[in-house]
Amino acid sequence: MTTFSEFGLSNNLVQSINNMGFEEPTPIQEKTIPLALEGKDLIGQAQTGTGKTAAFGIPLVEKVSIDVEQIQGIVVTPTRELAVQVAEELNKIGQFKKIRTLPIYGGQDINRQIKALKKRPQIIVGTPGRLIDHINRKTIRLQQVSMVVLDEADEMLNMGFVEDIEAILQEIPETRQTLLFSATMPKPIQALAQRFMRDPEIIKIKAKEITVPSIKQEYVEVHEKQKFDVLCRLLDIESPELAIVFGRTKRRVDELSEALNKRGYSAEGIHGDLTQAKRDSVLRQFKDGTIEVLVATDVAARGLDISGVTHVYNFDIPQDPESYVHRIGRTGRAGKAGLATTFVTPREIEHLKFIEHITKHKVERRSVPTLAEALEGQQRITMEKLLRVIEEEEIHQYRGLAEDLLNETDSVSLLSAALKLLTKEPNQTPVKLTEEAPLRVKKVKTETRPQNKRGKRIPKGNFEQRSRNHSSPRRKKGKSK
Ligand SMILES: Nc1ncnc2c1ncn2[C@@H]1O[C@H](COP(=O)(O)OP(=O)(O)OP(=O)(O)O)[C@@H](O)[C@H]1O
Ligand SMILES: [Mg+2]
Repeated sequence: MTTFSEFGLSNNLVQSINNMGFEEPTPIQEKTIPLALEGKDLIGQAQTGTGKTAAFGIPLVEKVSIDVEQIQGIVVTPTRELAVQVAEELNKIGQFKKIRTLPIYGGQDINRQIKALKKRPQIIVGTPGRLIDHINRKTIRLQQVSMVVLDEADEMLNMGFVEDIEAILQEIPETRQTLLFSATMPKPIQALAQRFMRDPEIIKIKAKEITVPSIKQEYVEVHEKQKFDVLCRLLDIESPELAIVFGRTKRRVDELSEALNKRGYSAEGIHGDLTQAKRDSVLRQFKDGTIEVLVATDVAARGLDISGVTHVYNFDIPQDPESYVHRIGRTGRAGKAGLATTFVTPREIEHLKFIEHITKHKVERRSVPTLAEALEGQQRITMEKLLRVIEEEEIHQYRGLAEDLLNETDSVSLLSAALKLLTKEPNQTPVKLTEEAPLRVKKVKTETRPQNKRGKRIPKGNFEQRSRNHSSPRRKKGKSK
């Protein structure tokens, strides 16, 4: 077993790693940190929630010099929220070395960013569009950058982002070190990546399956029209600490969060059409538990590390296996347990089989929960709350009242009434949801594969080497989800 101090890191880094509560490196950290410190280019693939951020963050912070007041390291992420999160982690790693990391992303006032850039951060973490904006305005100079990281690299090199990445890399000296990380690394994307790298080392953590064993994976076969009632029942039965519900489209997310609120759940939506201020506040409230259910498009599928997410529901089955892996990976992180439930309409069963085939993991079927089970779930919660109050709270001021009431009514009726009052009974308020068409497994012919803006053929979104019998429907990648 390796310890962090065996990497030969400077004391102030070891100190901050201790401060972060990391006792020993995770497997991906153990393998990649020494190679990255040596200056190697790397492609690092390891399951969701296994510490890839620190795997690149530690060598990055170690290598930048506090005496050089120029940007020396740059991390590119596909979403704004991830840029903020990664920058926070780098700031923690660099806290004693006093390395400054700045997130730079779209939707935030550019003048504010320009002002912050004047404070000379050594590392920036940004989304592609805004980075290019700053390059064009000459408000960032990347000539001193010696290390580049593409987090969620397969997403960054996928259609929609690859040209932006090329444009950013053109600004950075060729002598740079390039690191790519993701939980999924389709072979064609890996091949594409080699173009941007020098003799990269490919570090793949040997895992039987691409998904983490700490995530229990289930599916429920359900008709489109029943999906919402089933979701509410599952929420009642499972009573997640925090849950993420993934929907296919922005409209779906809006409708779902409104419908959940109507039925008495505290839910908010997040997607690419909301203002950044709204996105920030929704995420903040979710992290502090003010909101229990986050309804999201794939904008929240990658990288986000939110503690307390015990459940993920794929209200709509994801379009491709990669999306499935990343979505369910928002739970079961750093060894914690999680439950992921995917809603599959009868016509989508084939698509689920395809996901199972690619991820090499069988998703267990669970039966459609009944209304009675939902009520039982809520009653159990009430009972637990009640017993906790007896143990933990001062209740003697209520004893007199209780005795008076018991003189009038029998104890079972009295307690039943109290339990009813305290229980959130399954709510059947009618809600309106626009139906989604089922997702079908389509054969994708090579000739009809989509092209990017410059007319170059995009590599097929293969996960590994995909079977010839299956091919997934292509997702038209856009920059906002
Ligand atoms: N060595 C360690 N010991 C304990 N906890 C760690 C260690 N390294 C990272 N963590 C914690 O594990 C969690 C997951 O880490 P991280 O977000 O880097 O995962 P990831 O591999 O990037 O996942 P994803 O593929 O979803 O982006 C974080 O809360 C992080 O603080
Ligand atoms: Mg990550």
